[in-house]
Amino acid sequence: MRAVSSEIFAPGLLDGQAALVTGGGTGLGRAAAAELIACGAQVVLAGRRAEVLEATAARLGPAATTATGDIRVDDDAERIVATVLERHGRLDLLVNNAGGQYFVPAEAIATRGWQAVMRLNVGGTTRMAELAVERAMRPAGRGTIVNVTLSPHHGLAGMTHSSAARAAVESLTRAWAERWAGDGIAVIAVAAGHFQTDALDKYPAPVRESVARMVPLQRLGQPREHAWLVALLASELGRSLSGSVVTLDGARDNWCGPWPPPAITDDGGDVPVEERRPAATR
Ligand SMILES: CCC/C=C/C(=O)SCCNC(=O)CCNC(=O)[C@H](O)C(C)(C)COP(=O)([O-])OP(=O)([O-])OC[C@H]1O[C@@H](n2cnc3c(N)ncnc32)[C@H](O)[C@@H]1OP(=O)([O-])[O-]
Ligand SMILES: NC(=O)C1=CN([C@@H]2O[C@H](COP(=O)(O)OP(=O)(O)OC[C@H]3O[C@@H](n4cnc5c(N)ncnc54)[C@H](OP(=O)(O)O)[C@@H]3O)[C@@H](O)[C@H]2O)C=CC1
Repeated sequence: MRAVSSEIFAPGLLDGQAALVTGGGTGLGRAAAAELIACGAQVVLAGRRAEVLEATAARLGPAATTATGDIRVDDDAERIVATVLERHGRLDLLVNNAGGQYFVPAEAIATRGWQAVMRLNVGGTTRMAELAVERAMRPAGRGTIVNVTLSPHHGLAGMTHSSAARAAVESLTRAWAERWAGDGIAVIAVAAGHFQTDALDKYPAPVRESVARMVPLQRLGQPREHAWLVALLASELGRSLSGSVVTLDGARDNWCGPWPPPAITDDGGDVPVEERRPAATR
């Protein structure tokens, strides 16, 4: 008997699969892990804080176990992947979810800040992908890697270091998909918009309070929506989506600022319209 079943996927969609979710103790990673388990997978949650991982594993039940480590540190990354293989003898899905940045205007990003954000989001993601491929997926002739990136794609104000890092990951996603296709490995990026997770608490109050208004859907994404997409990509369909960047953002990528732009409205709030030329001169 399954403790919790998926709200939208058929029972047993991912039966027998072993997944590794980095950053699986919190937020989007925790939600993804819960959905993968609901679909039948065994999931290893990785992150730096053992107590956070243990609390999440206790919440998710026996299909969830933990591996503590820092994805930026090679020995830790190796140990995390080795733990999955010792425990399950396979690794079908890597969700490269651990990542992040701090809020800062582009012109104020210090060199060490660039390095920190690149090291986590590009370096850590790359090392985890390489290890998953070398140690588990290539030998098995099969596997899926989901890289969590960021929308909007045109440079998220206050997070431009992260936008650049995630652009690199999306570029790597396309290259890896091509390079590893012959090994039976699919690589997909999920460009997440703005989601309701505890991580938003760390941002300045005006950022937190305004973030949903920048989403054309006019609400934050719910972690379970992201989790459904991760589970879908872990299914057979994910294999044919290899090389894609799937944007899940309530149209945030298409947001060009509030409409009407305050500077162009008249005193009554109306938007000026273009004079129509007489028909003969059109
Ligand atoms: C809004 C909706 C969208 C949401 C998107 C999300 O992703 S939500 C998910 C969000 N979740 C997460 O973001 C979780 C993961 N994020 C993290 O762990 C950190 O943001 C990290 C990536 C910077 C960690 O890298 P690390 O441990 O290597 O960092 P470190 O502490 O050792 O600093 C190194 C350098 O970076 C610089 N610098 C750093 N902080 C600040 C700051 N506040 N101020 C100014 N500068 C700062 C500074 O130059 C520093 O050098 P210094 O001055 O010491 O010589
Ligand atoms: N919430 C949102 O609106 C959006 C989030 N994203 C991205 O989605 C992912 C998850 O975000 P969210 O859940 O909201 O935020 P969290 O801050 O809760 O998630 C980050 C997770 O990564 C882990 N982590 C961070 N650094 C490392 C490291 N060096 N090694 C191992 N684990 C690490 C953290 O655990 P620990 O500290 O214990 O290591 C934490 O569990 C992140 O990549 C984020 O940037 C993208 C777009 C929007």
